[in-house]
Amino acid sequence: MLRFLDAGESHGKMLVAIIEGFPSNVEINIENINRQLARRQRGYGRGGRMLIENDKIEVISGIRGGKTTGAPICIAIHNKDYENWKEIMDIEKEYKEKIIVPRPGHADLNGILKYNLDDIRNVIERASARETAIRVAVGAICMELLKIFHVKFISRTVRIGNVADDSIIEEYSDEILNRIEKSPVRCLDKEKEQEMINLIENIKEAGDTLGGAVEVIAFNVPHGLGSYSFYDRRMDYMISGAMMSIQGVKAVEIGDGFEAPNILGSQFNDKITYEGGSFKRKSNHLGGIEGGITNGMPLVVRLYMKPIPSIRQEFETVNLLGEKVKSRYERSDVCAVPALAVVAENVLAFEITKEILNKFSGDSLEDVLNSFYHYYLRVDRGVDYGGNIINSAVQGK
Ligand SMILES: Cc1cc2nc3c(=O)[nH]c(=O)nc-3n(C[C@H](O)[C@H](O)[C@H](O)COP(=O)(O)O)c2cc1C
Ligand SMILES: C=C(O[C@@H]1CC(C(=O)O)=C[C@@H](OP(=O)(O)O)[C@H]1O)C(=O)O
Repeated sequence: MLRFLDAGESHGKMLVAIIEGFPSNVEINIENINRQLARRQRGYGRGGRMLIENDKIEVISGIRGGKTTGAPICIAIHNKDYENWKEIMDIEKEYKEKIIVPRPGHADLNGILKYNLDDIRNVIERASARETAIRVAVGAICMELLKIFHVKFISRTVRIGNVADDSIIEEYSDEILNRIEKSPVRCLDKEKEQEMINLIENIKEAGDTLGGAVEVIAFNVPHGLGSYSFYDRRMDYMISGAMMSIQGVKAVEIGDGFEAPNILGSQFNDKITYEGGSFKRKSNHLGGIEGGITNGMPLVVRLYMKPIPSIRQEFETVNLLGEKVKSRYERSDVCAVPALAVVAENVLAFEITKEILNKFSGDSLEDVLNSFYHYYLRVDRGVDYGGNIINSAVQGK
């Protein structure tokens, strides 16, 4: 069973993760991991912190000579900002200035009450979305395995505030991906991109913040991941839970889920055809999942993010003593929607990999591919894998 634990504070020394259950002999290109980390750091609307950090992965164990060994993979990302926070983050000496004005919308008040703390700093440090850096690194390692299965991702912004990009992506294309990667807000529609940038500028000027929505599509996801047998084996249960766990996400849509009430059954079903020896679908309203199981169509997931809770505009609030005070501002992003898209993509990569390794279980890549190969022969889903995967599977025999 693939799983990981992560730890680390936003302004502590580093973030770390230990991954268990990753098969041996998977080639890991560290540059690819660092590329994912850099993608997460970009995006119009980010605050001052992203100018300080230059996230890079450090491998502590489990990878040798460019390949996984089957041992636990331990990785770290050092926080450059720690240099500026050493005194505040000292593990022995208590810092004199405690934060006692909780921000609504963040974990501040809940954390203080639940853990019986007296300094909101202790809540901020772990509740912060800084944690998404290490989650992206874990997802990026998974992507190295997913590449062998030809799984490809597109993640993009579909909405910032009231500006929506209604364009539809049905098929994977390098050209579309490149356009999105070049966009400062990860938006496909050029006109909307400019509107989003203008909106972020205006809202930043006003001392306020924005939320939005992103879409992640995974193409070539193997058929048969997940199950209808138990509620917690359903792929949609796992995906939506993982997506909701990302800081600031308030809703998750799979396929055309939010539109479903407006569509008749005869139109919503993805009609089944049989062509060239394999089953195909005429549409993808279900976003690639039927009965909790991946059906071979692209996995389409949308996430809706609330506006960033830390706002520069001053407002009346109360402190931990219950006294009326002015709000306190914590350095912050104005909009993190483009970054969310990259986080969601890598979180989805982990969930897909976990289920690939559940279904096609094996301690080495060769064992996993052999298992996959036999399933693939039986359930031809009409996807052309090229010779590579079949060859690797056969060589692994
Ligand atoms: C990539 C990313 C960056 C974020 N940056 C900030 C930020 O700078 N300031 C802030 O207050 N919240 C930021 N957030 C959102 C908070 O982390 C989030 O609102 C908080 O954890 C509470 O949300 P929850 O109730 O969903 O856990 C960010 C979220 C993500 C995904
Ligand atoms: C550090 C990251 O995001 C942070 C998420 C975050 C929050 O409250 O969630 C608050 C900000 O932290 P800081 O106070 O250090 O500026 C963001 O920069 C990151 O994405 O790597």
